[in-house]
Amino acid sequence: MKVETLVVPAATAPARRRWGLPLALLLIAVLPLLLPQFQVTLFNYIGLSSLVCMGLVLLTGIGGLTSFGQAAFVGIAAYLSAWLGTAYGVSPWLTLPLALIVTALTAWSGSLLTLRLSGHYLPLGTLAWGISVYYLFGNLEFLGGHGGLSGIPSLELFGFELREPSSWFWLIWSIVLLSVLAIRHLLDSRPGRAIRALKGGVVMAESCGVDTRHYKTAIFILAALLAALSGWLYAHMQRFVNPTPFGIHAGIEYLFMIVVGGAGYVWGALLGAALITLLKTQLQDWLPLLFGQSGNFEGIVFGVLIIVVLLCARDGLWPALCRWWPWRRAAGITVVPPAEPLPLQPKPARGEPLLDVAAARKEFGGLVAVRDMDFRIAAGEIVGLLGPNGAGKSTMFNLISGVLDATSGEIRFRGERIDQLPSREILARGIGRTFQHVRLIPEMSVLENVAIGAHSRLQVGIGAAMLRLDREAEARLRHEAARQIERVGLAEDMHRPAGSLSLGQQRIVEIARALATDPLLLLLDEPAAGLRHLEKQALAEVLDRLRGEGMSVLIVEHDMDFVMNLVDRLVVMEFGQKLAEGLPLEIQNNPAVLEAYLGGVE
Ligand SMILES: Nc1ncnc2c1ncn2[C@@H]1O[C@H](COP(=O)(O)OP(=O)(O)OP(=O)(O)O)[C@@H](O)[C@H]1O
Repeated sequence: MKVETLVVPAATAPARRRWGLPLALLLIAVLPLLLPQFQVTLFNYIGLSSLVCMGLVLLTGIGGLTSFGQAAFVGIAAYLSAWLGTAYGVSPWLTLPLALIVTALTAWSGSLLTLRLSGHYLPLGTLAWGISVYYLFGNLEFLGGHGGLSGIPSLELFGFELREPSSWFWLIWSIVLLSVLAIRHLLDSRPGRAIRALKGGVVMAESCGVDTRHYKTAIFILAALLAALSGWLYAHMQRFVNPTPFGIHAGIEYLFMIVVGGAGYVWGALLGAALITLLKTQLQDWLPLLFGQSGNFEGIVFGVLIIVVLLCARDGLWPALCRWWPWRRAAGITVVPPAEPLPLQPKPARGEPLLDVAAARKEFGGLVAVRDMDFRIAAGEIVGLLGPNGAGKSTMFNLISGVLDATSGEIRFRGERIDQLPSREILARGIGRTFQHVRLIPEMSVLENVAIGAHSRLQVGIGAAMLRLDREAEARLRHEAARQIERVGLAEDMHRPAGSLSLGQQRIVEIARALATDPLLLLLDEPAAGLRHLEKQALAEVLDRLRGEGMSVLIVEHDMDFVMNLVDRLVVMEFGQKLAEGLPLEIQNNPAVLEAYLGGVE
């Protein structure tokens, strides 16, 4: 296909961000000069919480891994730096790398245990971690027990000791700004898309070539490092540490901040940290006056507030704010510029044997979902896999794509056994797939969703993405995604959130994503379900064109007209086993198939 510049109308204007950075720098420079000291101090605490919350946004809001234990990482760095500074006189600038290394190692070893947990068990695991670290701080003699450590040295920067809240403000908020930039850069990159894909589930992400374990561990460590940075700053700004700010209460409060601000948004972390810190300070002053006695009444208000936010703005206040912010409404043009094409797999000659399924069997306990299935697919062929509901078609797909391991039998691709390989390895050999139930990330654009498919075709590290050293690779990935979107006829919708498309269009986006993996064989699970008549025709044309280009397709579909007019051959399953195989006309007239699949209706 010709590589050309794709110009597509977009809902947002790229120019909107130009004033953001200078404005942020200006605010950081002048705010401490304009505000009274106690407010500057308040902003410093907001900055410290923002760092922790940004990590939590990455981990929980974007990566989908809920953690109650972030305060413990803040505490580890704060205590380590405090202890080394007070007991051995080690410079804070030396304790900083030490604190980061120790926290990263702790997070890494913690991730080995906690990331094995799924569902509700992961948050419970982090809760247990947060509680135990809190009691550890309180019970270790050399850390001062519950009394804590005092006399921690302050920071010196360019020969000046940071004493004034304003000097801390400049340091803290410069670090916050750099972290915001780094995380936003990360999210707008190959590894960032992989992190965002984690929310779509392990099966989808791995089927696109994403090493989910690697990225889960990476965000666990990154979130811990941001918490550690906050802890180190806290210890030297406060010059005193005790276990209270690092307990489970604080862990819950950080989660609370991102839920209120917007758990899926970097700016939501800052908004949530600011709102909760400011509200807490005000409530601590006013509520005891109102109730006529002292106590932690703000907890009650926070409880009510979170219920209201969950009811009225489930995604948090940041996206709600963005909806009526004027620059969001600006229209613009987004260009996907031409870039060097991504490397392609060597293509097999038409008719060359591609997939060979021999006596494949899958048992779920006593149920045999696939019973000794045999069939073959050659390069350039479209084969339909038919069968009544529950016949075992999706299970067969899952065996070929490595989502499930076969109980027995062999599946070979281009002569190589693949039945015990993980899905990522199978994808790398040239088998791409779509899902019966669409698995896209609804809030990501069509372009970004499709670019996830190209993940394994180029390497870009997390560090390079944060430092924006990946622009050339990113342009190539985006251009490839745009090319595949054009190929399936959705160029007009490239920059729309995938979730705003009709179900039929979302199925087509899944096909574009599978094409972006550079497959030799496409497994399509009910691609025409939910499509209107004209959309089905367009899909049939796309698949026919792909066959013309030498692509092989295995398709599960219940729409008989669609299948019969498209496929070269059909394999029919019933109760997990092969009932018939042949040309569409032969299958249409096969009495056993009519009996089983159509209930004997002619
Ligand atoms: N993970 C699983 N655990 C236990 N049983 C399963 C599992 N997956 C599928 N099955 C069972 O295996 C059988 C085949 O299911 P499968 O989804 O493969 O059928 P299908 O032909 O794709 O059906 P449909 O057309 O309704 O999607 C069904 O009886 C189903 O309940």
